[in-house]
Amino acid sequence: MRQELEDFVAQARWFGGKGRELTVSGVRRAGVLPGPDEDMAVAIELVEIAYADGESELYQVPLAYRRAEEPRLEHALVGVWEDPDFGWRHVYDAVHDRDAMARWLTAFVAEANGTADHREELVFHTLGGHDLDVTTHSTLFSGEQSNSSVAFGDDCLMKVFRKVTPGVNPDIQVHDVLTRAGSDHVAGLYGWLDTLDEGTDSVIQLAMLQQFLRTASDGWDLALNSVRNLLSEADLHADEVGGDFAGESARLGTALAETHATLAAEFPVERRSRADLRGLAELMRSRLAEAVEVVPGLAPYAERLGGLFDAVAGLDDVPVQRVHGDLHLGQTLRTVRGWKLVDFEGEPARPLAERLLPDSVWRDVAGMLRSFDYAAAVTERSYGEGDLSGVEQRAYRSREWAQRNRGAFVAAYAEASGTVPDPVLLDAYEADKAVYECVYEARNRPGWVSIPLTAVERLLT
Ligand SMILES: Nc1ncnc2c1ncn2[C@@H]1O[C@H](COP(=O)(O)OP(=O)(O)O)[C@@H](O)[C@H]1O
Ligand SMILES: O=P(O)(O)O[C@H]1O[C@H](CO)[C@@H](O[C@H]2O[C@H](CO)[C@@H](O)[C@H](O)[C@H]2O)[C@H](O)[C@H]1O
Repeated sequence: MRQELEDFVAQARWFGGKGRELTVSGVRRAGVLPGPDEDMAVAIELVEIAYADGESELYQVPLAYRRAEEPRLEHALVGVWEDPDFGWRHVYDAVHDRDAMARWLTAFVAEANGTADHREELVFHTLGGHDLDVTTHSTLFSGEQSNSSVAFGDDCLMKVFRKVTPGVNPDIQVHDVLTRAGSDHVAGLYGWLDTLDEGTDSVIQLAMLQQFLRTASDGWDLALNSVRNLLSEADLHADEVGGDFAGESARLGTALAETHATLAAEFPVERRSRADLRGLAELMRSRLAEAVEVVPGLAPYAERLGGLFDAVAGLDDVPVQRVHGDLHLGQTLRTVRGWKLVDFEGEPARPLAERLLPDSVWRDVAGMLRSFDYAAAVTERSYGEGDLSGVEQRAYRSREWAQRNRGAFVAAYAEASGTVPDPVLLDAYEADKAVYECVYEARNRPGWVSIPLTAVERLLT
């Protein structure tokens, strides 16, 4: 079983430890979902991954233990083994299995109706205010995700968290607070699933159920379309083409400012002293030092980047509050009712304790600025190295697109929040994000490392 789980986890898109030498050092069953066990049992396994450097991480792996082989799930087969509770079973990745996913939904509905079979190990919570549709079928989202999301018809979306840590999950916590506060900029929270950590008795939050924004368009896709549109009109400027995105960028800036205002009203706001800011500069420096180990191409910039971070230590009294923490265009959805922000988990590679801490709003603004840069760069490179015709024009126009949209976004944010961006802080957060992205790309999309590396170079000139 361990070998099968090791092979399965190592190749999964959501696995954050790609490229590291690993072993499965433990498997604990968080619980079995309510439902008959005879032909199929659905168990939530917590798989401990130990790395060669001594670090370890815990991943959630829900498995459907089926008595009979299921040919339509061949692509999701994890293995065939004898389980101490269920006997010999064909074991499938449960998120692909509609019958298995129906058990989650049924358990949420039972909780909402007050008819739940309260098994101690798995604790379902619901918020009320929405009648879940139990007749729907599940569809697994494809795409580059750190977790697994499953839609139930048009009604709701369940996110199964993959890397789990004992303690509060920031995504559930922030959605809970913003939903109760009536925010217009998030999908409403419907419920969540908890279990208790064996060793510490602390909660482990396993899944989140929320409103499915069925008609929404992904901000990243919309931005790519806009750049593509511009690049196909070689003679026109960004403000002259039909697909101009600046109005949307401005509306995104306003949506972020309004979300920050609600977060500031609902969570504590603190001020960072000079000593704290020295700590922040040191943290950014240490992230840089670690990143240089993974991406040697950062080394020539390390000294000057360090200078950008040190400038933060010279600032006075910076307000900090709860923020998104990993904001980019892929975390924004355009609906008929305006922009929504998703995924308040923070950067997946950061320790949980750090992701729960208050931070400057400029971290989120910087994340979006990086993303406008990415959209321009990704579209430009999609023409391929062989296509040299118009290469200079495309480079010029895509920069123009990035600058126009970055400008529109920041201006609208500043106006809606009544603040003036601090260039020292904004540059440092942008550089810190680009450094993080270098590591993220090296581990997940090595062909893209040059995108944040180029941005680092540009930030320093
Ligand atoms: N409530 C929702 N309704 C519709 N689509 C959503 C919703 N929340 C997220 N998504 C889509 O699912 C994708 C992944 O969600 P996200 O929360 O970013 O997951 P992950 O933590 O795995 O990165 C997003 O890019 C977005 O397009
Ligand atoms: O959405 P996640 O929480 O999984 O965020 C991680 O993956 C993102 C990629 O999907 C990554 O974002 C980087 O690539 C985006 C384009 O794909 C780009 O728009 C972002 O600006 C860039 O940072 C994110 O950093 C990572 O944490």
